[in-house]
Amino acid sequence: MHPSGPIAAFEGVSVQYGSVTALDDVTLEIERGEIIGIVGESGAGKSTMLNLLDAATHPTEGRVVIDGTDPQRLSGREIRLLRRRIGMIFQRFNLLGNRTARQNVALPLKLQRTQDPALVAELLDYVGLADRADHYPAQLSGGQQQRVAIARALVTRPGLLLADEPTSSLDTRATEDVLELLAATRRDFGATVVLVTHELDSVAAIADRAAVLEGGVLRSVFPVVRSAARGERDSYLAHAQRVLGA
Ligand SMILES: Nc1ncnc2c1ncn2[C@@H]1O[C@H](COP(=O)(O)OP(=O)(O)OP(=O)(O)O)[C@@H](O)[C@H]1O
Repeated sequence: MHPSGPIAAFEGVSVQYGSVTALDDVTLEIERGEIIGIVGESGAGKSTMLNLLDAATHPTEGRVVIDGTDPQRLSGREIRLLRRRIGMIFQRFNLLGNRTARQNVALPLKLQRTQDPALVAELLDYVGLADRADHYPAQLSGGQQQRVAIARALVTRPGLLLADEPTSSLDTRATEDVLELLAATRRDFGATVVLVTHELDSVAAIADRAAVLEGGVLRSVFPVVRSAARGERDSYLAHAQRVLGA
């Protein structure tokens, strides 16, 4: 990716689906190397923003610039090349059920007609699943599946990692693991992370900035303040007591 300037920018972006305005004149720069949380209630336009960042859709009005280029000006082949530098993880993990963890992680390379078994093994080790490499998704917990999905997203060494509700199907402990891993991903791989979620706690845990969407309008963007409790890893009991006020 290019070394300077924002990694992505929304410039007066609106997206219209028939009579529904999914995004309304959104302007936002995403800085290289930051973790930014995009938060908002259901229907606020979060997924629409991610799809634009993945060059999967284009705005009705305005412009999205990804790593210095407007995908709308690229050919299909150029868009495919751009998308190789963008990793994505999903709420439901989206692993192939008939492939092992190792084969799932290797898949993006296979699609590019290359292979790198050492890198695949290294990434499975990085996400703490070296001993589960030959397990199928159904043999893994949700948190483990999401970690496989993160390894798969990292195998092409993306500069931009897009996370769409990555912890919404996970329990507290698995959520903490996945969030820690996303923070480590920024540190160890230099990736910019865009975390879309309705869970404010997740953003508070790892993001540098939060962008708040309401009804397709970007209401505010502000730095996230770390809470004192952050960084401590509760026992499940301590967590339950804290949340339930026992
Ligand atoms: N392909 C589409 N066709 C028609 N309307 C759509 C389409 N995609 C999204 N919308 C509408 O655009 C608005 C924003 O949707 P979006 O999925 O971006 O919200 P969201 O914040 O991600 O919501 P959720 O948290 O429920 O996923 C919603 O009103 C939605 O119904």
